[in-house]
Amino acid sequence: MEVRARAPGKIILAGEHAVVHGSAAVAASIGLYTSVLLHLPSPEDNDDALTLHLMDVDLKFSWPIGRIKEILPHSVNNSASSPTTCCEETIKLILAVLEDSKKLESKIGIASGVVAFLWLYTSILGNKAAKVTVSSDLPLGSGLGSSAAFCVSLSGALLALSGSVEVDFDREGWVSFGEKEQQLANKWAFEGEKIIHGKPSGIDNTVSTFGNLIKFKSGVLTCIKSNMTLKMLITNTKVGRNTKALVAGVSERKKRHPDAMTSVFTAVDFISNEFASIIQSSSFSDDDDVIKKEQNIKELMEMNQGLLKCMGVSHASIETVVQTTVKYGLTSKLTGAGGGGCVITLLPALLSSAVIGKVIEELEQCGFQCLIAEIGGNGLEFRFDGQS
Ligand SMILES: Nc1ncnc2c1ncn2[C@@H]1O[C@H](COP(=O)(O)OP(=O)(O)OP(=O)(O)O)[C@@H](O)[C@H]1O
Ligand SMILES: C[C@@](O)(CCO)CC(=O)[O-]
Ligand SMILES: [Mg+2]
Repeated sequence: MEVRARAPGKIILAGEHAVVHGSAAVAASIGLYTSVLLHLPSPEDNDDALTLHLMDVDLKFSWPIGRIKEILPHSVNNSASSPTTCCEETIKLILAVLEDSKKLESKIGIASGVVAFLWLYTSILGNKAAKVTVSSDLPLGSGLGSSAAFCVSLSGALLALSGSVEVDFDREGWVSFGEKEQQLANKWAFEGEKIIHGKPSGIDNTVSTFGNLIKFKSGVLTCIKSNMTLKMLITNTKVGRNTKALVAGVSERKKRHPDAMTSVFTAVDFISNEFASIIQSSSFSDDDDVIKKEQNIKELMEMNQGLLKCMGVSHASIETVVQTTVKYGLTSKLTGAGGGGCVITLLPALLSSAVIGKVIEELEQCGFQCLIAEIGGNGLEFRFDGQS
């Protein structure tokens, strides 16, 4: 039996980091996906191993099922319908097993992804033998939510074959889960994100599961219906960073300067709320109206970038993108955890393609990589028809 599941990456338009501390944030899914292919062998195959192939980092693992039962005894009595948190002790136990394999020495950031995989797999499917392959369109560890897309697509594939949610095996093409099943996949993905991020707000897994444009505050999701065509240029500075360390750094700064940082988070809350209300106001009387709204969005992005700098999560490479785009009258801000990674630039509706071409050329000359992604598409989907 086999299923393929996919979940999109995201950009955060306003509110990253502050959202971990209770402020509102606005995010949109993008048309770049992580896909998981889950194959459960039939009993006559006599397969007695769980294998994982991470194509993006060219790593393969294989664990005998007996070993899985030993390290993760909960896999014997797993319950797919009640998401549970992996405790520190278990994370350490799994990491010790991974160190045995010696494969992760040069790819240390990947270890937490493999721990999340083992936790989600054994909690949802128990100790069955299987072959799992993961591949992604997203750059890993760059602010586009690769960890969330990984956890969401994995949770979706595992739940689809767990027997504990309703799915129609005869449907062709990509299919979405029902709302109850989406909620369950989202909760499991959040447990995976906790292993990778330490203290996630839940915004990344939520937008990856449900897709579209969302506002998110203190775990509560509000869908944003927008008629505004938001076009963003995404620039990957290719400077590597780690979300867990950046999120922890902001919390440390908050401990040192609680009042100042609380004021910064409050300012971001206002920015995100204003951002959401601008994009969800439905009617545009004329071009001037669009220009006025874009002008307001630009200002909000500029203020948000300034506050992210106050939080200590900007980077010289991010500032270079901001300075380069400002020469063309364009506004940019970091997206995701910062510290390098990706930057978004608002491309106004009336901006000529010649100017867009010039900006991209200049950014690419700095060694960055640019892409224009579709904003606000579908969330988690799966298919049984063997197509990719
Ligand atoms: N396709 C994948 N294959 C293997 N591991 C992955 C994959 N995608 C994500 N991961 C895991 O997620 C980690 C990257 O997550 P991280 O949160 O640091 O960055 P991000 O999610 O891309 O950015 P942000 O959280 O800022 O949006 C990787 O080091 C790895 O552990
Ligand atoms: C930095 C952060 O706000 C967004 C990462 O995409 C972390 C989180 O919300 O979990
Ligand atoms: Mg992440």
